[in-house]
Amino acid sequence: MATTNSLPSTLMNFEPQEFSPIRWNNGALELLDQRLLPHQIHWISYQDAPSVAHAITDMVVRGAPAIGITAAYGVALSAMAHRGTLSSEDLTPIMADITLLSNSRPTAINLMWALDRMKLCLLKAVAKHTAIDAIVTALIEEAISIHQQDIHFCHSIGDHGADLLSPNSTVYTHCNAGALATGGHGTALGVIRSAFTQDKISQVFAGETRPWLQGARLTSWELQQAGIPVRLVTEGAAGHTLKHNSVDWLIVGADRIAADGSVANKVGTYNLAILARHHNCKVMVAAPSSTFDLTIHQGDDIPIEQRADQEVTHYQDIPIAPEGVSALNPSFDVTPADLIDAIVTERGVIERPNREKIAAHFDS
Ligand SMILES: CSC[C@H]1O[C@H](OP(=O)(O)O)[C@H](O)[C@@H]1O
Repeated sequence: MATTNSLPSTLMNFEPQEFSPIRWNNGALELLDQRLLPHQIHWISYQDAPSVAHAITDMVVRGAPAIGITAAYGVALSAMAHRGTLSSEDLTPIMADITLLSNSRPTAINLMWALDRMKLCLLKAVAKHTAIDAIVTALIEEAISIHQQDIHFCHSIGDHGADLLSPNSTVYTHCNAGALATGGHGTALGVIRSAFTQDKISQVFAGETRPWLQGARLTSWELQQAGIPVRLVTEGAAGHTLKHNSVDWLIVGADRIAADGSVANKVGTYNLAILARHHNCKVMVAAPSSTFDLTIHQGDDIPIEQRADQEVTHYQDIPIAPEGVSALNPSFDVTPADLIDAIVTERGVIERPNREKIAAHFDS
């Protein structure tokens, strides 16, 4: 790795004051390996963009905002690694790494949003500077800014979402849209964390979320660590849980929100939204503005990641289905806007979202 001694030392480290699954430490990206949670806390250090792209694909880090932040640091690592060969006239090595990072997972639009921000930063830096170290410095600053801004936005989302909850609310959440899926604090779990500090949470039900078990492994761990009462629910028990418990809100995150208000989120969210409507449980989607893709006209046009059959037929390489059985493994599904009571962003709340209200939310 290229030496960092000529880069500003103040930019070689960034670790948020609150828990984050991402650290920038001595000019290297450190990721908490979420595949090993909740039983192992293990950080992996990355110094190059290709290995960061693999970390995203392999779910070392996951969650739409966290993926975007990670990719942004990947671009900074690319610039640092290529410092010796880069010239402001030839950015090919960095652009190649940006393409690699953009192909790491297809659904979470925050990945492409963050990479677009880094590309714009690069082009502005090249126009302004010829010294490579100045360009590298600008990219590191931008990656840290994206990380810091996400945490700030998650707290704003938390506050706006908590305002919608009544005291002693019972909430159901799916997958993990917590600090582990963001720069810190979380989106759906950010709402729950903020509401809990206001004594508005009496119970959280967490869906286990096959096949990666983000709910069982990550959300229940995060909420337990925060002292928030959480009970784990199998996918199949969701209907029974909503029928026999007075659940006030289903609160989830998002990976991409289309212009018509359709929401792509972890597979199973669509099922839950239908069940919630049947059981008079309101549905809240919590996501930063960077999760909206207004170029996508309708939800069915959102690209849905199809992951390997083996993730369904095996658990940690132990076969749970007969050998040779194939599987369908969509990582996300799409919930139509008419099943959603509120989309909460850092800007505020879009109640009963539709195309016009979403456009107005971003015009304000
Ligand atoms: C705060 S967005 C988190 C979002 O990402 C998760 O998917 P994955 O764990 O596959 O990255 C899930 O859809 C969450 O809602």
